[in-house]
Amino acid sequence: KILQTLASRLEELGIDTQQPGGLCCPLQPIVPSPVINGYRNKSTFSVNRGPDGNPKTVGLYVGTGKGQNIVCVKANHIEHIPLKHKQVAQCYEDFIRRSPLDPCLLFHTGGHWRELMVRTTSCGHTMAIVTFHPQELGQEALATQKSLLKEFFTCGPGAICALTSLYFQESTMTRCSHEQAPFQLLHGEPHIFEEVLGLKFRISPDAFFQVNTAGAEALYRAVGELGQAGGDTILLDICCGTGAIGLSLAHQVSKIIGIEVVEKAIEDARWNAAFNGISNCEFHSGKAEAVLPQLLSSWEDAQPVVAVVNPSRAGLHYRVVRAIRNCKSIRRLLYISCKPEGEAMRNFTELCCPPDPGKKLTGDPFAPTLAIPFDMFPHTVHCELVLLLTR
Ligand SMILES: C[S@@+](CC[C@H](N)C(=O)[O-])C[C@H]1O[C@@H](n2cnc3c(N)ncnc32)[C@H](O)[C@@H]1O
Repeated sequence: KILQTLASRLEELGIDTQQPGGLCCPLQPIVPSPVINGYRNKSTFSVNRGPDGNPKTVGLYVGTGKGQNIVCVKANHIEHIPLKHKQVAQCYEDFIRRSPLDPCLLFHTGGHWRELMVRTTSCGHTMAIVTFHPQELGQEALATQKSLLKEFFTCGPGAICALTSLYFQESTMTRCSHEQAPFQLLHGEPHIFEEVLGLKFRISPDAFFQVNTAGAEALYRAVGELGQAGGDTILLDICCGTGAIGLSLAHQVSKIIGIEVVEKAIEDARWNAAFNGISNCEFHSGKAEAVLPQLLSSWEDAQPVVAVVNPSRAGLHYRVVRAIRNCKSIRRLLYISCKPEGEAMRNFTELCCPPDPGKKLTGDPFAPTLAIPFDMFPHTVHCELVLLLTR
């Protein structure tokens, strides 16, 4: 449907893609995930009222806001969440049920205990991040809560989780970056480590990492093949997170340039490069819309460039699209999206439409060339789409 929508958008702009089934380009079969159950390496559990009315229930929301029937249910029946995550969630629930402090159900009605994030890796590491609304608590009272939480997970009943890292974030907003509300390490190691395609990756609490590690390996392998990037090519890894895509392809190209907005993820990417002995790379921290136009404005056209973009659901900023489109050296572009029906569709259209000087889209248009969906999220309807665009 996405490829059909793109075909009809392009047709409206006078570009006839003429593929069977009304698609904008050939579509390969879905690449299966090597792991189907318990594949998630990151789970986020909410705290709210359960079906029995207990407001200290740790789990996932079901119901709808419109139907006013949202409840928080334990995640024990969810097949894509590994047992370890469920164990940490259960322990956190036990902890907050013993705590005299209230849960924070709505920010303005008070309460403290908020969501729990659990991250695990194939080397057996487990990171737990507890979010806490400080409300009016002073430093001393906060310190007491942190020490009770630490004690519970290190020498109390929570010790069965054998956490590698326990983080605490005092946060008054829905989602806060490390810069807005620092992740405070209460116990253990500051990072956990994951292996992808033979490389070791360090992961900070707020750095993005694909939630299905085995699925990510299949994805990165395909990116390497589709990019057709040779030894003289520069690979631009836009929205690079901890650098996983670029670093896994560093051996086949002349240089990797990664751009990422989360500062800690860039620190991880630099560490990952150094640890794995990869020196043909540079990582820029900042918004791609600020970094990329500047980087490409002084670009020598001689060297071929393959661009890989893997933005969050919000898609790419218009300035990023414009910079890519107007850089003649970029002949191949791999757009990887977990939500291709949203903002990404707008990006596809801007990348493929006829030149439009009014919008400063002067470079030749890209053409959708091949689409491959990856079953990155088994047990859900979502999939990760790789769209190869060439010109
Ligand atoms: C889907 S993740 C991809 C990460 C990486 N490619 C990987 O495979 O691990 C999207 C990344 O884009 C980053 N991001 C979001 N908005 C951005 C922006 N405006 N500029 C640069 N990076 C951004 C996020 O922090 C996140 O790390």
